[in-house]
Amino acid sequence: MSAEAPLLAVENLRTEFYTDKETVRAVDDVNFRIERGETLGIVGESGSGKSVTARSIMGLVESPGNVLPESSIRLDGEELTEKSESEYRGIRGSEVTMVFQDPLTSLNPVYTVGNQLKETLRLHRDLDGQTLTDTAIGLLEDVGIPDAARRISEYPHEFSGGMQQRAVIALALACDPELLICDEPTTALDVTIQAQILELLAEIQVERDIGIMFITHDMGVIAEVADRVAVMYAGEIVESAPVRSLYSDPAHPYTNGLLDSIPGNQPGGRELTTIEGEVPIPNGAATHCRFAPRCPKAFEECYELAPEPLPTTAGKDDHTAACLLFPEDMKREDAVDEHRAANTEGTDE
Ligand SMILES: Nc1ncnc2c1ncn2[C@@H]1O[C@H](COP(=O)(O)OP(=O)(O)OP(=O)(O)O)[C@@H](O)[C@H]1O
Ligand code: NI
Repeated sequence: MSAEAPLLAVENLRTEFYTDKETVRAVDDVNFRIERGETLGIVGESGSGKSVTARSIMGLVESPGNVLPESSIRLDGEELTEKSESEYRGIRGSEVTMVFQDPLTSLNPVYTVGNQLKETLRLHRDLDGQTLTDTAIGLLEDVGIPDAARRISEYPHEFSGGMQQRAVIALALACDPELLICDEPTTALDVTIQAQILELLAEIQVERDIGIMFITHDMGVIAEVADRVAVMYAGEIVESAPVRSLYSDPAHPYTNGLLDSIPGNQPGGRELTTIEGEVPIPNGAATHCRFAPRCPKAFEECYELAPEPLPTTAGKDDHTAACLLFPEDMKREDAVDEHRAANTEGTDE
């Protein structure tokens, strides 16, 4: 649609799950954008809402889950939340595709890799005959599978884990997507293979100018792939910044905790730390900072007021933190007042 529209704009995204005992606000008012050619890294511990965010964009939230009506997900300016299930099916696997941690969730064990690729190409590119086969081989070559002409007639189980994930990426590319969502695509792979896959994704992005949303719990991986980073905690984005600022000037105490838990990141032989405690299940409106009970810097107001994403220093709009300690160039009580004011302006009840 409009050339000005970002590739993906997610606004006020709220996704809830209804269980017998509670309503889980798995994604609770999340806002972000992804431009063409940009990789947004989404990082956070288990249970922070990363995968549910991805599933919400993909239209894959199933009962007892629900994307709340005030949520907006625009792809190329087009509102996705209003799409019917059949329209969504058309969008998935054409404009947006997803790569999961386990390649075997995307590969069918009873068909050869080549047949799966060809089927996808037939659907999306209207190719047939030798052109179809050649295009399929070309795609396998593009994702770095050696001896592609022979391997195309092999079954998924004949591929190693790394090669399977490459085949999944080839399948995703066969759809010619504008947005690729990767949910922990390298977590199951060993470090060398992981690095190769990350490099492959970077190459693909440059060649095709697609947007990538890359989900991981690993801060080290984020540093390799992301242009921007959104740090998620208990359903909320608690910090968002260009990757360089995030590492040079991490703001949120939660981000600092994640950085301290990267092996090898401890100056002076400090012990590898992990953040004590667990991510709480967000089962009510945010009336306070959800990280406060685990936060080494929490003070009284943190238990009384939900922080809003505000610039970490005045005017630095591309680096925000939802923490009452920021903007850091303000006196603490003034910063708290800023959050209180932002809070009443927002849609939060
Ligand atoms: N089908 C479901 N029913 C109920 N609750 C769910 C469902 N799916 C997800 N949740 C809840 O939503 C929250 C966010 O889960 P999500 O899978 O997005 O976390 P994540 O950040 O991707 O974690 P991980 O790193 O473990 O993949 C969790 O509290 C989870 O229990
Ligand atoms: Ni997940």
